[in-house]
Amino acid sequence: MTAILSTSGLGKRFDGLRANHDIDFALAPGEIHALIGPNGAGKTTFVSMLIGRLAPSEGTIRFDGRDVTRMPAHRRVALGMAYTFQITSVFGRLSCAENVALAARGRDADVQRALERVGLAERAAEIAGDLSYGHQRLLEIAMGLAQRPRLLILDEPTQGLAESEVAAFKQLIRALVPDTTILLIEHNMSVVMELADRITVLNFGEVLAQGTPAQIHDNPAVQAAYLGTGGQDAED
Ligand SMILES: Nc1ncnc2c1ncn2[C@@H]1O[C@H](COP(=O)(O)OP(=O)(O)OP(=O)(O)O)[C@@H](O)[C@H]1O
Repeated sequence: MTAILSTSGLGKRFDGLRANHDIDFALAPGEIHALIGPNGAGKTTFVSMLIGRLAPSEGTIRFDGRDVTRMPAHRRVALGMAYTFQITSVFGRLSCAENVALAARGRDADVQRALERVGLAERAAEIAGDLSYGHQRLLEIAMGLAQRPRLLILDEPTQGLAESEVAAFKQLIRALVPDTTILLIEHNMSVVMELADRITVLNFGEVLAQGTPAQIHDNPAVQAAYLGTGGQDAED
């Protein structure tokens, strides 16, 4: 397998704290890979390094065969990485189509196609701020898709969604692969277990386990890690 994205010995220190340590990670093209871990495990730190928001203290990141460790975020986007934020980032006073057009940088065909893929084509002219929270999250994904990413990184995409919206989200993600590779940072375990081909578990900034949903589900170290922090994440 030639990974679309990989890290080797990746680490980040904040003063004395090792937020990430010696992370070896590989994402296969076309897979849905979930990144999970208890609160404070280092998921956001890891993804921030992948997308170029945070400089690693050590290690390397490769994307599509290139070393991107020191590459600025906008150049990674140009290479095909897209990231959607944990907190909704749409422009509330613009229409849905205008929001997606900003991300598509003038490619009108991509705007329409992205809105269609997330099921918002009929709301193209609606003001984004008037949409329900769930629809705003979908709009955000459309903004990511309009960049024609090869890798889409989704940060807590189902947070705040209603049950029916979560079901629609799962369908949407399944329809995106294998053209787009998905890295999913997600607390909702049923979403992770249903969608992911493989899962990486972080704990105290290190890789605790990697495997299929069944392997992760049955892994005693993973169970202990979640129970150690109250267990609520594992039960979601
Ligand atoms: N800018 C920073 N300065 C200092 N410490 C930080 C900084 N960012 C994160 N940390 C620390 O690094 C550790 C990992 O945090 P991180 O946010 O990456 O975890 P997480 O797995 O994303 O958590 P959550 O699930 O709660 O979002 C935590 O102990 C956190 O307090």
